[in-house]
Amino acid sequence: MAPTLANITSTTEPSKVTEFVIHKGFGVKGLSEAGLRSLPKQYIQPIQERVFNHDQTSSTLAGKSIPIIDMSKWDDPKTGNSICDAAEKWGFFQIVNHGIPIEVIERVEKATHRFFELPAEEKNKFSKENSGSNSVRYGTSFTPLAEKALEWKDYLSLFYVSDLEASQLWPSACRDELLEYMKKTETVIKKLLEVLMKRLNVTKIDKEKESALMGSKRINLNYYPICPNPDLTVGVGRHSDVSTLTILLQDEIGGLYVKVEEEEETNNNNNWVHVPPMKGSLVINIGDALQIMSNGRYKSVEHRVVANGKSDRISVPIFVNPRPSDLIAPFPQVLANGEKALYKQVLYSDYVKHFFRKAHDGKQTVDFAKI
Ligand SMILES: O=C(O)CCC(=O)C(=O)O
Ligand SMILES: [Fe+2]
Repeated sequence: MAPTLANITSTTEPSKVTEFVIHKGFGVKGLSEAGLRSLPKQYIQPIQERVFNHDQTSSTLAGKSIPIIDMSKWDDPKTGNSICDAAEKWGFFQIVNHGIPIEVIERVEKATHRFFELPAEEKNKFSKENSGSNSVRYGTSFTPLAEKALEWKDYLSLFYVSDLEASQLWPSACRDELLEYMKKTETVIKKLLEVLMKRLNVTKIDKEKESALMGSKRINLNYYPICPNPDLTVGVGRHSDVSTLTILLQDEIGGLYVKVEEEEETNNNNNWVHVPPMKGSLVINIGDALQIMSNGRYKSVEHRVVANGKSDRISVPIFVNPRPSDLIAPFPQVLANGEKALYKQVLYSDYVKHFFRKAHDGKQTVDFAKI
């Protein structure tokens, strides 16, 4: 019998679960709604990848948090310094008073729920196979064909080419709200990059640099439904983003953890801090492309998302990226004082392909560009 919402259970054989989740487009949301009492086998992560595994090599730090930066006086050198310090030390920070109206953010949250509430059949029209476009992809987990264990997440990923293309290809359930939000984030993205470039002695962002820093954008809608055994799996496994910058909107549920390197040597130098949700704030993180272009000065830091047994969660990252056809390398200004280049020149589309060819594996993607 074909797998349907009604006959999927914890003991349904793995190939049927795959058929239901991936090919029929029900996603893990469908599994969650089928009321499974326990997690299907293919979602069980190896013990070292689980967040709360009570293992000495992985724990969470209470009381430590990523910086919160008030953007209302963004051209004040103090604000600039906080941004650059956070990008060097943490690779992650939250911004408040960033100028994006709360109503715009709330409309994005509503639109995200509206998309995932659509029947599986409707959402599946946007799968890679069915959409007929590389710019639109509805899917589940990260890269299921390459993963030994799947992640408890569904997503819609939209590559922005133009408003015209978006109006033709993006789902109408969320298109207008996402385009409005992307427009509103432009100023803050430019301000952040401008400030970050100043510390690298890049005072003029010419056309070539503008392309390498923000030549393309991708917006993802992430949906993490209630999970029957949250301790055995993950929402998103350990990874760093391949972007220049990521602007992340999260709802009030929480569950994003960021890795911190302890300064002093301890037995346990593998620690994670929670990124607490704050209404109206946005989480900013440095991606691999900016780590490469800054020759390691700004850090793209590992992060991951837990699965949740009590609440559904959504998040909406905008990945600000180089153009796929850009060659990226440490900026000459960064190397001007004789600093040795840590990264070679890579074609950005090759870098991204490398990322998607393998399961999430922490910070290993950047080795692709290491000299
Ligand atoms: O859901 C989140 O909070 C983060 C998601 C994430 O890291 C990503 O989509 O790259
Ligand atoms: Fe990420």
